[in-house]
Amino acid sequence: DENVYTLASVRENLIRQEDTIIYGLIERAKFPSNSHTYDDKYAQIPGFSGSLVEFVIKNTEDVQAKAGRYTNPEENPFFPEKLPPSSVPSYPFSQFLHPGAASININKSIWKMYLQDLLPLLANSGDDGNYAQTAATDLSLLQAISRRIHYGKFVAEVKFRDAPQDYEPLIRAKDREGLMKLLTFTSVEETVRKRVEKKATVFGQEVSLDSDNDGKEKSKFDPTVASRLYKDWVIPLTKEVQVEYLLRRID
Ligand SMILES: O=C(O)C(=O)C[C@]1(C(=O)O)C=C[C@@H](O)C=C1
Repeated sequence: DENVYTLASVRENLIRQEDTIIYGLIERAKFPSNSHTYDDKYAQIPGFSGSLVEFVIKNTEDVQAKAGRYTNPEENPFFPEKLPPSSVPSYPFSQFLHPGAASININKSIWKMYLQDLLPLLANSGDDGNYAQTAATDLSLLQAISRRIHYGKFVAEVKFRDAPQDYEPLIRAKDREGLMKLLTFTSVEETVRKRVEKKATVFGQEVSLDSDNDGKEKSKFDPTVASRLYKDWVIPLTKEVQVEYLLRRID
């Protein structure tokens, strides 16, 4: 139903996705860095070249593709090459987005940011041997971050429909900077960052039945990592998706 997409409803959706991302951060922070998980030379899986995390993600995406996951326009695979088609009956997902949306997938940038920037902030250094479990938490966190960032397609479509007269000239002129400026709401970004840090503090708390200790015990992870993730990567990449989407919007 196309009527469900309004600026208020897509923002509500983004707010709900914060919870998923923060729980994903908490789950990954439970494990130490476990660097073997990411080491191309460590795994030595017959018939597969790459790291253990790539092995888990590629194969999980294969199964989920067959089960229909990527027929939903909100989902974008990390390894789209040679992904099998869905084997299940199709569901009539909303055709709200412009068809150009399908060609936007910035998971390569998300993957790079995750390994190079986020993991070193999130995981304490160490090795406990739980590489498969670590890769499973990486996968669900990566999927949550990717879904949030690519949801920029829906945000951009709503903004375009609300003010085509403002967007069209900038799209025709391929004016990325102008588009970026028009789609930016600085005060909304500020609110998002503050709420994310607050949620991370609350969700990361140890819950105790002894009310004296409530909130005083060690947090499950550093809540500023969540706000940093949003400020430096999630919000900027969501905006990049919006610009990419808008540039294709009138083709
Ligand atoms: O809420 C919006 O309007 C969005 O485009 C989402 C978002 C975000 O990523 O949180 C991105 C750009 C805006 O400046 C504000 C917030």
